[in-house]
Amino acid sequence: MTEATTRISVTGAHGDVLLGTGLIPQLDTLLQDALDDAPEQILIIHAPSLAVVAGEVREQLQAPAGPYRRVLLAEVPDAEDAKRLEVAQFCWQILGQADFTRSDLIIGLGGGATTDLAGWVAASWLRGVRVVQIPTTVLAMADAAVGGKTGMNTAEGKNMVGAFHVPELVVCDLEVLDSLAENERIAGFAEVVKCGFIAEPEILDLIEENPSEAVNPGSAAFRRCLELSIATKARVVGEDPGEKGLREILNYGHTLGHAIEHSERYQWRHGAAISIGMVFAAELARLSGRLSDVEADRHRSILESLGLPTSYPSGRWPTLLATMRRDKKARGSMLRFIVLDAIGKPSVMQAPDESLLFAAYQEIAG
Ligand SMILES: NC(=O)c1ccc[n+]([C@@H]2O[C@H](COP(=O)([O-])OP(=O)(O)OC[C@H]3O[C@@H](n4cnc5c(N)ncnc54)[C@H](O)[C@@H]3O)[C@@H](O)[C@H]2O)c1
Ligand SMILES: O=C(O)C(=O)C[C@@H](O)[C@H](O)[C@H](O)COP(=O)(O)O
Ligand SMILES: [Zn+2]
Repeated sequence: MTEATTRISVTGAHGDVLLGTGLIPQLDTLLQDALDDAPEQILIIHAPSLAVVAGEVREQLQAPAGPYRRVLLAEVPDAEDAKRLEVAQFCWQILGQADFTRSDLIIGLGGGATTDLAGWVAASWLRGVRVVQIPTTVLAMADAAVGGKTGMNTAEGKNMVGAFHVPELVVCDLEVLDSLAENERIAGFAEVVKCGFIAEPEILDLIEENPSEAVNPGSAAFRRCLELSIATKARVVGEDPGEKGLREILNYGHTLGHAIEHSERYQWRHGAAISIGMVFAAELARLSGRLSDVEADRHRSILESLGLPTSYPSGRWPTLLATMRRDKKARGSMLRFIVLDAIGKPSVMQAPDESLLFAAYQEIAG
């Protein structure tokens, strides 16, 4: 681990989050430090784009004198195609055929879709085996790999099946972002912006100062934004791991965002969808007198300065409303939204009138 590595601890059973450079080449040592006992077998579940890195990790961990008897690879479909139950079944088959036991380890290597799948496979195999997450996108480092929420999509909606299953360790190696496409980097940054709005306005200031610098992984501003986001997530999930209350704030922008992803048959980037969802939530808050015009408009200007979308076709409203009724924050027929009473002050809006929802949608309808 280099001197510049940041270690963020999470209260409870959740392992530490490491952020720095040159971490993946030291994974063996990091695992030895983090795990109470060495697993005999490791399954690395990885996205196709991470095949080379997965091979290198396998080689590193499979040293003849090392403690691991076998390191297996499971290459899974890319992006949201990984979050299907058939893919989990494919992984379960590998685990079954390898006689994988409760003392063995799963590693998730990829973006948020891969870490969500790896987390779910680990949560469900033998009712729970250990998982270490190695996120390789901005989004997965800032959000998905931290906190233990796992999620698989079904025909009816986003993340409808899953469990809370915390990782033993999260390794965020910034060097792996070098190969990430610019659109992925920017879409993923939407979750960082989310943390800015719900908890850390310094993120918003840094973006406003210089948007392109903020999303440049080589810059100090980017690193600061990422650290603030991970620290926010770590604090929130440490306090409320099972989403009984506080953790719902991490769903800012997600009620409409998930409905958009569903409507787009999961072909949209998650970050792009929640970007629109945050503007919608800001309009809900503005129209109900919680947020000022300036605070609501700040959502649009910041997200647009990064090139993120902030509007969606007007004709889609009835379908989106129907899908939002399956949101996990809903209680019976009552819809619930995370909104802001001010920047950095999230709260819950319960059972808003349909006319208010429609009016807010009109503000974002393109
Ligand atoms: N569990 C949580 O708390 C949580 C939080 C936020 C988002 N999510 C989930 O995360 C998913 C989105 O994650 P994402 O935006 O990381 O998308 P993703 O996992 O689909 O990855 C995006 C694309 O980037 C590629 N990629 C990944 N790392 C790369 C690298 N280093 N170099 C080159 N290409 C690379 C992938 O192959 C994929 O094509 C959604 O399914 C969302 O629901 C979960
Ligand atoms: O960790 C959380 O809690 C979140 O809500 C983080 C979100 O960014 C993430 O997209 C999450 O997967 C959404 O969860 P869901 O419960 O609404 O499916
Ligand atoms: Zn999200």
